[in-house]
Amino acid sequence: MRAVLSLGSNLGDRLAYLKSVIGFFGPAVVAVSSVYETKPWGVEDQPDFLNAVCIVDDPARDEWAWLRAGQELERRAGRVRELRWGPRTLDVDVVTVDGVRSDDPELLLPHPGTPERASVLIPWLEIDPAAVLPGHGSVRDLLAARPDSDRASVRLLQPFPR
Ligand SMILES: Nc1ncnc2c1ncn2[C@@H]1O[C@H](COP(=O)(O)OP(=O)(O)OP(=O)(O)O)[C@@H](O)[C@H]1O
Ligand SMILES: Nc1nc2c(c(=O)[nH]1)N=C(CO)CN2
Repeated sequence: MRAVLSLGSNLGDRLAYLKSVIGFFGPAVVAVSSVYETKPWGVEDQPDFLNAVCIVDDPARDEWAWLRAGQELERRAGRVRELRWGPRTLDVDVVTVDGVRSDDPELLLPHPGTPERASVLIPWLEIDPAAVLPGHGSVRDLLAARPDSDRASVRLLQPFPR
């Protein structure tokens, strides 16, 4: 199935952690956004994040397989879960998987934070200008509805290193 993944890191070698995801998924990677440096939302007293969004497609992976793969990569990044919305070496969120809707707390789809997160909407729009968040409309409209300060908290840093 085709998934949109959001990648984030604000501890250690942030770029290397993002690259580890793209390397791991290899030929399943359909598109990767640029790398953005973003002001932290949620818990604001923490280092800036690097964020990117990728689109992956693999007929052998369903939504649970994408979730587990992301968690395995977080584990390999030595991620320690402490604070909700706190600092982390690597965060892999499953934003959407095709049109799947899920209210299982282990796998909420689409990811409920997405409409409010310019750090996801901006990189996603970059790689898919026609993107739609199932149940919420176009990513373009969601982004337009955010305050200027949100959009300004997301800065294009560099192309994704391949
Ligand atoms: N779409 C999803 N993608 C990734 N994890 C999800 C999703 N839906 C639910 N979860 C669950 O969320 C938990 C991970 O939460 P995590 O610590 O990464 O939250 P967070 O990144 O701090 O906050 P947020 O989920 O708001 O981004 C996991 O137990 C996972 O099962
Ligand atoms: N800018 C930004 N802020 C965050 C992020 C993130 O990826 N980017 N992830 C968080 C953990 O859920 C908390 N805050």
